[in-house]
Amino acid sequence: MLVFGGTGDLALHKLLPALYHLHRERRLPADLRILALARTALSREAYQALAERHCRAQVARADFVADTWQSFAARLDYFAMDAAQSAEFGRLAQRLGGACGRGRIYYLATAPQLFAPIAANLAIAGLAGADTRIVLEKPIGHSLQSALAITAAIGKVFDESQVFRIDHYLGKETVQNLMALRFANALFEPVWRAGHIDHVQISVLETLGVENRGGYYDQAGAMRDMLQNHLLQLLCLVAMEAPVRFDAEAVRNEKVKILQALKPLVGLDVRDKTVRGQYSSGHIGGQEVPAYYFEKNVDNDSDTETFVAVQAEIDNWRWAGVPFYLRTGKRLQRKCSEIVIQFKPVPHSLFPGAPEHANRLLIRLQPEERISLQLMAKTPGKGMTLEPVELDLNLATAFSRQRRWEAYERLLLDVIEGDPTLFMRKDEVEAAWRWVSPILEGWHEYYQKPRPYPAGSAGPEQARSLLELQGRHWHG
Ligand SMILES: NC(=O)C1=CN([C@@H]2O[C@H](COP(=O)(O)OP(=O)(O)OC[C@H]3O[C@@H](n4cnc5c(N)ncnc54)[C@H](OP(=O)(O)O)[C@@H]3O)[C@@H](O)[C@H]2O)C=CC1
Ligand SMILES: O=C1O[C@H](COP(=O)(O)O)[C@@H](O)[C@H](O)[C@H]1O
Repeated sequence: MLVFGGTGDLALHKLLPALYHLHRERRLPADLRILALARTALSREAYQALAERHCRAQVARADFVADTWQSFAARLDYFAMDAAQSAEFGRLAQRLGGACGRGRIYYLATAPQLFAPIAANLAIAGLAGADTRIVLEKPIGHSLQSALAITAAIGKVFDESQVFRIDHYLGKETVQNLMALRFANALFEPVWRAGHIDHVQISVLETLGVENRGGYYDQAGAMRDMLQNHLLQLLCLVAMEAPVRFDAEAVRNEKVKILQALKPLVGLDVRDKTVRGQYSSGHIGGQEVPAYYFEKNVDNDSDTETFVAVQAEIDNWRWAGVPFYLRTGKRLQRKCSEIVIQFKPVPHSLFPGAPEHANRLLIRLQPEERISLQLMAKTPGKGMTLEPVELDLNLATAFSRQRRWEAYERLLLDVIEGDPTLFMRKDEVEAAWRWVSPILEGWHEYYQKPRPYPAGSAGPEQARSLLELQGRHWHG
């Protein structure tokens, strides 16, 4: 496995710890070697030391065992090269010693601008054989045009079956559990539609800022970094029809239909149905947090959004008229990713004076993994006093004997085993960009500046009004 961007944040914080866990549990092929690549000049030993420092910090203390690390480090090597330079790939081919490359994986943990040149240069150097695989990190491109250009450039070198476009949200246990909940239980299907569902909320709220990724983030913003990929993938899993089989083609066929059915947001919709925000200074957990534009490598004048909320609709029979409210942001008051399915109230109330609480299904992805259904129940004693209660399934408790896998562990193993079910197909990426692009253009056209919100708050006021004007509230 060649990891381009081997010294980057993603490789050191997520990929190597995930590979270490898989190694520790003897799930990696015995002959798997990992070659990290980046421009920085480092010896093999220096890279191993860098990797060790990061893995120690990321992996639970009990899981980090010196001997296990040594045997993992024996798989690790480093090669310094500039992946933007064609000539360097000749050196790389030499370094690989003409090995046939069967089962070789190219993991592109770099900025998307490098995807096309790396693919082309691998081909020129004779390193892109039919038995190789290429993994692309999100976001794929910066716009619809650049995404299409990347797809075309990758397609010239690799067949679609060799391409694994990663979205780590699809590797999260609870996200996969959403499919189990919907398609392995007969209970929900009859009510999973416009007739019974009032609206859906998908929230991915972070307390984290941009850390040392300011240079990348300031060019991307919350829409490209999170909503175009992670949140739209979650929306697909909530809204898609049952696939005919649980395999890559069937699942992805259904997801892409949802993305293609998203009602375009154009003209005044962009003003009325989207909210951009940017955090100003504030406090999180008692710590003072500076405004976004003071972050390292962020423009002092930046109008990049660190928060976005959107009201989406799906133009099909199942979902006609049901709003899907999506929101994500950085430096908010709490970390929480969840999906809320808000059902409609009962058509006629038998119990006068009872509070109007319609059923609500909550699927919490993090920090804890749980699924809970809010039902109305009678309180003990005389009379009929009703209160909402939770039917709660805590997945960590239900499966307490099994270690919870990190998303990247599952996805890396799928790449190694060649299973693309949890990866995005090119038409999904294209359809997601086709829906997002007019919003980005609308913001630009109408000079829709981000609304300030204090770090540590719930986001800009306007996100609250987006729902309140329709008589609804964000959960939590
Ligand atoms: N960080 C995260 O949590 C996540 C990141 N991603 C995506 O993964 C990708 C990488 O992100 P991240 O790790 O944060 O980015 P970083 O900026 O931390 O890392 C970029 C890496 O690319 C290397 N690099 C840059 N230019 C070249 C070049 N010309 N030739 C060879 N190597 C080069 C850098 O090393 P050097 O400077 O030494 O060359 C470094 O190793 C991005 O597309 C990002 O969107 C996706 C999900 C989560
Ligand atoms: O892809 C990304 O995801 C992380 C959030 O991931 P999570 O698994 O911690 O929820 C986000 O912080 C980052 O900006 C983005 O690039």
